[in-house]
Amino acid sequence: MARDKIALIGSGQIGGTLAHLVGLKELGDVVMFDIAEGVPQGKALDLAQSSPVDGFDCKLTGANSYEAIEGARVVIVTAGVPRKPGMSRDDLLSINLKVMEQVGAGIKKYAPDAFVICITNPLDAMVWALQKASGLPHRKVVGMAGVLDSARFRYFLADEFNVSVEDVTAFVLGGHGDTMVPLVKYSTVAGIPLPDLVKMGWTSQSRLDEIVDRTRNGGAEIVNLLKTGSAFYAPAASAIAMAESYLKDKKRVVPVAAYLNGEYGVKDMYVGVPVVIGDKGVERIVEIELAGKDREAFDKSVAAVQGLVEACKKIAPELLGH
Ligand SMILES: NC(=O)c1ccc[n+]([C@@H]2O[C@H](COP(=O)([O-])OP(=O)(O)OC[C@H]3O[C@@H](n4cnc5c(N)ncnc54)[C@H](O)[C@@H]3O)[C@@H](O)[C@H]2O)c1
Ligand SMILES: O=C(O)C[C@H](O)C(=O)O
Repeated sequence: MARDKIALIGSGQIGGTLAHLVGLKELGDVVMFDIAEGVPQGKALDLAQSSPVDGFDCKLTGANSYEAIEGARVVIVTAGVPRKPGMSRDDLLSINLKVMEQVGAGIKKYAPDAFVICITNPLDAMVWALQKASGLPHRKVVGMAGVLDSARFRYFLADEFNVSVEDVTAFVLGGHGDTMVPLVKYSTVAGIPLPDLVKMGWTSQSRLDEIVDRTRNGGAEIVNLLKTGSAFYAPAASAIAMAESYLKDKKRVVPVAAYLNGEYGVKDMYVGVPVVIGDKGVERIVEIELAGKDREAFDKSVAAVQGLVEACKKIAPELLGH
């Protein structure tokens, strides 16, 4: 059986880590694409030379032309620029929007049957633009953010409780920005919801509030430490989990930026909600009943994403014609 082809558009920090993980997990062959000449070729060769040491079989190639992604089963997009300390993800909108238009055209031409995972920020608006520019079905184009934000929440909680990360579940919904919504009620340790753990004296409400806050600022915390870029190991691992669920039809239930057409009362927008990912792409949108403060926070987050989508429409009205 021929191996699946996985195309990585953008061969920077996340792109390189993605390629490494695809190799180590033997998920398929990798084509790394970038506009920077030599970078995808160099990274692909370096990674290929690690394969005899780690014992994985994976063909890794680099390219500066979209033809190379032809026939890809999965395309993961990290092309664009990351933020620097002091910037918000939203400050990247106009520069990365242009990139999404180019990338969308490349995918439309050479990989129209692919499952596409967008990572480029500001995430929810960029995946919206990428879907418009590529014209691929909505269920085949998703954004990676919720898996990452939930992983951060899970890690902080596991650390607080001194338990295995494996036993902590969490859901962070909404847009991937300052307004994201960590759902305390639906986050658990071995099935025990966080509010019960507060009652049981495992932690205090104020400590839990601090962890929620740290989760919301998880990206900025790393940007401020690195100073020259943003997180890449956990973002890459998160996108690989999504790609794996598609490639192996695992039907994992994960929070992703998915296209909503009435679900959660949202129309024609991508926002972070739980979905089932299988070999048809997004196979189901899981509609959790949100009430009280959670609903308020979710609506606020949706409004923030809506503002960014409106900005995209103004800058690139041609997207609406696709
Ligand atoms: N969704 C998330 O949770 C999440 C997490 C981390 C980072 N990000 C975002 O992912 C993006 C990439 O991050 P990174 O750390 O890999 O950045 P990076 O700068 O290391 O890599 C980006 C790559 O994109 C390439 N590029 C730029 N314009 C291009 C174009 N038109 N076509 C093809 N390639 C192009 C650059 O040459 C560079 O190699 C950023 O926008 C960042 O904010 C999102
Ligand atoms: O914070 C960033 O700019 C990158 C990414 O969105 C993250 O959450 O790590």
